[in-house]
Amino acid sequence: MHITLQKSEIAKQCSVQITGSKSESNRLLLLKALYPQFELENISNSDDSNLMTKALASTDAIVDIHHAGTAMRFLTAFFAIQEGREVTLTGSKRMKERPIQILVEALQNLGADITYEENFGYPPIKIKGKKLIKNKVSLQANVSSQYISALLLIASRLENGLELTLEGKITSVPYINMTLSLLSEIGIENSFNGNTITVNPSTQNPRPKTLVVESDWSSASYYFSLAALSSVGTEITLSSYKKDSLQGDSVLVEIYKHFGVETQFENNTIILTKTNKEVGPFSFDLTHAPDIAQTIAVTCFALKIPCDLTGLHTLKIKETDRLVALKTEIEKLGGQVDITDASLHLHKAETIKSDVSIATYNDHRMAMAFAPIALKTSVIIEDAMVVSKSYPTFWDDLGAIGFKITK
Ligand SMILES: O=C(O)C1=C[C@@H](OP(=O)(O)O)[C@@H](O)[C@H](O)C1
Ligand SMILES: C=C(OP(=O)(O)O)C(=O)O
Repeated sequence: MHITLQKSEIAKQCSVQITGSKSESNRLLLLKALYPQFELENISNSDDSNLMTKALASTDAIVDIHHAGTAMRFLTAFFAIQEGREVTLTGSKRMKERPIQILVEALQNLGADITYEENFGYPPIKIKGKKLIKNKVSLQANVSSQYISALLLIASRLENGLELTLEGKITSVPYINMTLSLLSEIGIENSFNGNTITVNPSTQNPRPKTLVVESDWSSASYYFSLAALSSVGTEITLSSYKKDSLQGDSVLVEIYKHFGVETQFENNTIILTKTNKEVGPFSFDLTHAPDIAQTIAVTCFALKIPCDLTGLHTLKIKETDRLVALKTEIEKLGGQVDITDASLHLHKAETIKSDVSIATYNDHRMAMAFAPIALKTSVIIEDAMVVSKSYPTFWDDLGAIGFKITK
């Protein structure tokens, strides 16, 4: 379904409740499957987390996780240690193009039985669950941190725990730290020193506890963008957030100061206020927060400022090649973008074309990142329901704060 966003204004003061973090939820759902004594609150209502829940409970021979990359990687590790269980883990056409060899090889080195069903190095994979005895493995750390988190999540259930050596430059580090923090929260001892991560085996069962998921900071990014493009004095309140977040995308607070958005933490909310600060060219290394690259690029385009984003080497293996998708769609709107394998340079925009139809490439973040353009001019978003991958109520929430949306 394509939707048209007519040129809109958002309410001068508005508030939105955002669903739980997809990343935290997917980790905690897996941990709950390993340690059922935990209760979870504010779990994400995203498609990806729903798929994760279903897959963990499934007894089918084939588990299809559609577009959910994190779920694909975490479940590969999970099924590898389900003794006696045999499962084929598969996904969408795009999932079959998202590499998994680094994780599969690490698991195989630990003794796992995993084979490729179609193309070597890619899903679908057949996993025959086994008890894993070995506890030392090394893997390449510059392609996706999800491989590392996947191993860490099952580590305490391995006979001898895990000692992981990370090779090369480590990417998306806050996601690794999030995994380790959640392990600590449930009483699983671990350490991360230099390029070595150690997780102890769980000798006694962790004590029951309720774990509350913080709302999703990547989803919040679209409101930071709206705040940046709105009139001075606009205030957007988002809940439920905390200052000491586990989510690396909370770096948005620092980044959006540059675009005149000040953030206050009050009780369990954040209040974004647009100030009269003058904005200029922007540059940032997003190695540790890749999911907000699209949001920032579109904010800069709409503010008509140039930007240089680096550390984008993981973008080409996400839901789509996000570098190519950004270039193509921003250029349709009249912008000019240069990309390499790991960076994006946006030239200062002269105009923003109206009524352009933005393709979303099965990528929720393409749809959501381009929505704030509607504060400048009318825009069409193709296949708008792709947002459900992480944020199913996105369009309803934008409608409630003043967006004029027609189907
Ligand atoms: O562990 C996670 O929850 C995630 C890690 C990141 O992936 P990469 O490490 O592949 O960059 C991020 O892009 C993804 O959306 C979620
Ligand atoms: C990259 C993402 O998700 P995944 O890798 O889990 O598909 C994302 O949500 O931006």
